[in-house]
Amino acid sequence: EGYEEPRLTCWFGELPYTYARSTMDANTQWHPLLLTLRGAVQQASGCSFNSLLCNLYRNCHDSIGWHSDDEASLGNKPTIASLSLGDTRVFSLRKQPAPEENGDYTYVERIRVPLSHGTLLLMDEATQDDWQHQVGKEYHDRGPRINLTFRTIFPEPEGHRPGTKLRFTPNLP
Ligand SMILES: O=C(O)CCC(=O)C(=O)O
Ligand SMILES: [Fe+2]
Repeated sequence: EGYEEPRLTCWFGELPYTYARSTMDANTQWHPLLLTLRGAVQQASGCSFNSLLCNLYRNCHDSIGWHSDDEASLGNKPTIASLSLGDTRVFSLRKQPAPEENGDYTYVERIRVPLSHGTLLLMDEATQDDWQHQVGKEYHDRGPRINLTFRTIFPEPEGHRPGTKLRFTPNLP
């Protein structure tokens, strides 16, 4: 069940990770440089991480759409540390609308953060409950950017469908 993501990804961790429509197989072959970077990120954040999702945005056309990292395997209120390398891209956040907005994001609060080379962004507490984020396509040339998102993955309970979202969003009419 493959589908094209508009960016390249790879995964390191003892457990597989299922998100959106793809499953990343477990991969314990951490490159030594990535272990060094994990150490530095753990030092800087005071948190520990057992997994890493890497994204390569090749140029201005590569992107990641609006989402929250709220799969059950990340646990409640996950801390995710995101290290940016290479060209600057804009990281956008938009607040989840109140239920009476029926999924309409027109009037929600928005934040745009340019993530330049060497920037460490931490998402924690209720960030994934209250906000969505994306790195949108850009309309001027961008060089390659690598984003390393360090996470902690927990084993999913028996009989749990991989990739299950914690947030329950009813399909409103
Ligand atoms: O590239 C980024 O800064 C964000 C990546 C992201 O949101 C993710 O991998 O879940
Ligand atoms: Fe994300």
